[in-house]
Amino acid sequence: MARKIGSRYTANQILGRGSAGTVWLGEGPEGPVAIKLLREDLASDQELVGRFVQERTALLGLEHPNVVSVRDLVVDGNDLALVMHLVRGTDLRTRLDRDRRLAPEAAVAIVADIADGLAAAHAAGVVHRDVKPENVLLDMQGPLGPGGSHPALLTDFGVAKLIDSPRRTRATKIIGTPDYLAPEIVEGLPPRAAVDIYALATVLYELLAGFTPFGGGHPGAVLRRHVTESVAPLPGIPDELWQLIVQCLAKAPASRLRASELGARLRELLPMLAGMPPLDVDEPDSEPTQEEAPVAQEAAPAGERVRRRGAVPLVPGAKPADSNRDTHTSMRVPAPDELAGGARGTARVPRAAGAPRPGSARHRAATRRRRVALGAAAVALVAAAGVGTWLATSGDDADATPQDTNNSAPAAP
Ligand SMILES: Nc1ncnc2c1ncn2[C@@H]1O[C@H](COP(=O)(O)OP(=O)(O)OP(=O)(O)O)[C@@H](O)[C@H]1O
Repeated sequence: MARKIGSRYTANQILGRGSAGTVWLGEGPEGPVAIKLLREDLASDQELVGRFVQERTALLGLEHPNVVSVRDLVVDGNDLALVMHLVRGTDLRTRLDRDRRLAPEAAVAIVADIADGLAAAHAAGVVHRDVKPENVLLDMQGPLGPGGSHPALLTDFGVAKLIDSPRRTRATKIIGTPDYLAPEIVEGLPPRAAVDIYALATVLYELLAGFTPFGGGHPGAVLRRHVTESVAPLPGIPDELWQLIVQCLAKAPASRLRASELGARLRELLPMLAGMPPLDVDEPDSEPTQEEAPVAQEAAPAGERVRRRGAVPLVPGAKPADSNRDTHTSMRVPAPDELAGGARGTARVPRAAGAPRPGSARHRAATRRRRVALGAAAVALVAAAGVGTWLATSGDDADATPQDTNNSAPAAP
């Protein structure tokens, strides 16, 4: 049913739901728009409304062909809404659900587009903080690009920042989507531009493999892998492409490429990837063996113990019913020793078709050797980060570094 949003817009039909609210197909004075209507409990939060108004200039100023532009912010009675450019197409998660994995040329073209969009945002001092396939929209009305891909646009800029407040984000919660969270966020460091590069490299890996490099199982186990595990090679991937992924998944933010460089380097690879079929990769087992059961398991309700893509809500307190996707659950933050992994890591190693299955004696022995080395490195890493700083987005952190809890960040990683 149609409803008025402020004095200028009408919301006509639901396009989709996320943890922060509902996206509507709407109409404004200049034609069709997408309207993200934030959840009622968010809209009634005075602190959030204040941020919303404060962020107006930054959000409205971001204009780039690969960014879904915010046209207006509406605060009207109980309604809090972002009016956005309407993208006629689909989101990348839907495409991935349909195709399972993409041909390298198409995957790289899409990710290069998003890298270009991020470069513009980072240059303007804006960090996205929630790069994932759900937030990449494919414009089906745009021209076909390399590999038959449509132009890709990044949406939801500023939403993570708007809803991330000291009061809302308690010290025991992390916001974001675990599969795409950079290790420095898990350790409680402020989100800078490099977190978006890590998330985007995770998306690229997922487009090529059909699964994320550190996903699977309980969200606590996923967070731990980001800190402790190294990314397992994808069979058949061209080396130049693999090196880019590895560099952008580096644990140290400073080692990752900047968005502009990533976009340029990916585009250089396009001719070489033309006509290459999707990689022939078997998905690793996502159910941990008993020996590998995640240590934070007791924190989750039974129904949420094993998920292919574990996730915590962008908005703490969101229930699965808030979304039409299986990306929302609640979790406690694992303790630093749990993040260190030790002998109970949960590495998921992709296999070339026909290679030995994870869980075999030979595979377990090799995995254990790798974990001992990585576990030792992670202990040092977590210790260096400081026990007191690893609670992501805690109120104390926000108070101590106000500029960093904003999305505003220098373009440099
Ligand atoms: N500008 C837009 N134009 C067209 N469709 C859109 C636009 N923005 C969002 N959508 C649609 O609405 C859906 C929900 O978007 P939303 O940003 O609320 O949730 P999400 O990103 O899937 O999840 P979450 O916000 O919980 O991380 C998207 O998957 C997409 O299909």
